[in-house]
Amino acid sequence: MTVLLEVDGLVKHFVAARSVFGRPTAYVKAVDGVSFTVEAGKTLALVGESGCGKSTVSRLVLRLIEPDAGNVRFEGRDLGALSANELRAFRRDAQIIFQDPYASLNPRMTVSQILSEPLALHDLVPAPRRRERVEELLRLVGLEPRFASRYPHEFSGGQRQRIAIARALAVEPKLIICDEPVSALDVSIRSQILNLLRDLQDRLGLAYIFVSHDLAVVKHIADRVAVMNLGGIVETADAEALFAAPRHPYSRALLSAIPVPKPQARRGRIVLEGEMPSALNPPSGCRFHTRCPYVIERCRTEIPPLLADGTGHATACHRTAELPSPGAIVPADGGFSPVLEKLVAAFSGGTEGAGRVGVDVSGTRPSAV
Ligand SMILES: Nc1ncnc2c1ncn2[C@@H]1O[C@H](COP(=O)(O)OP(=O)(O)OP(=O)(O)O)[C@@H](O)[C@H]1O
Repeated sequence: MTVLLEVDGLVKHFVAARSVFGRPTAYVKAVDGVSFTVEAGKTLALVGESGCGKSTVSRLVLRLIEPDAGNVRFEGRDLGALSANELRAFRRDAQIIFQDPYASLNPRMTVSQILSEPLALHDLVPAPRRRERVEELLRLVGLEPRFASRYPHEFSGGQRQRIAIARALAVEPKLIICDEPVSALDVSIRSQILNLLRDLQDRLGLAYIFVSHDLAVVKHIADRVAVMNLGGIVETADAEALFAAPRHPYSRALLSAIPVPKPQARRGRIVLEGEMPSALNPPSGCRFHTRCPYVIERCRTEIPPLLADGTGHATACHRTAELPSPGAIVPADGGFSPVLEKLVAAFSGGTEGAGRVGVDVSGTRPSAV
């Protein structure tokens, strides 16, 4: 295994309010101590609800914004210590594609111009050979070379995302951050783009950071998953291990909310109890404790560290050791709450007709300010 990217203790707080004298009086703790690694040629998915800090992590990794603390190392080199020239080279190695390809493609440029621009900017291909390279890039993403003279508005959403992928590939990157790359696409098109990304990874040895709130999508693409909640990672594991047995109560809630393909599978809905936390004023201790069915006193005051178990699975929960399987959970206060009972039954497969239990996290989006 070759580690391509190491993120260590990243922190980014945004000023949310200032006094009349301009002094910051409140901060949004968008990213608050995030660490992970990405292996060359592999996919790390960063998942969590909207507002948990995924996009801020992406911008920090690409050095589009400066962290308040922590560092990012790419191929062993600290990005914070790079010279202007080295940073330019890094900007070639690490690319990003966005949710809405239409917004990221210049509507006044033809596909040929869009794809030639990075080739010229980084002086990669001499002008007479650029047309050939553009056609090669289009073929690589499954588009016909004759499309080169067209404008973005002449394409469907899926085709536009292919153009955005081709543009990212033009500079021969080692890492692509895919920020919700299929969320804006029709469901029927999503798997085509996911398959394309996987195919390109196999052929070109690309690493991806795949940012998504959609675990059903992540399941198809990720090698490893990092689950984020309110600016911090609560669990990280190989994708297979996480989907087979999520450990953190928040991961369990997220996973149980994946749509069930079988219409006959009955679903209950559980609304996580507790007040809605905010990144502006996050809860003390474990940031999930206000919504966690397994909360104990310690969770309210002590931030649980992300502890690895030696198998590559790490969890930030004071009760990790007590939650080996959801069927063996010891209630915190001497009795199962109705919520916990349903959750236990669902995860241990105990209750007739329980099928899958959906935990409604939709109403609990952390507010920005
Ligand atoms: N430039 C900024 N100034 C102030 N607050 C910001 C800024 N950028 C992000 N935030 C806040 O930081 C928090 C994390 O935002 P971020 O966009 O990283 O989350 P996210 O998980 O990517 O969400 P989404 O999926 O909705 O994009 C949010 O509360 C957001 O409002």
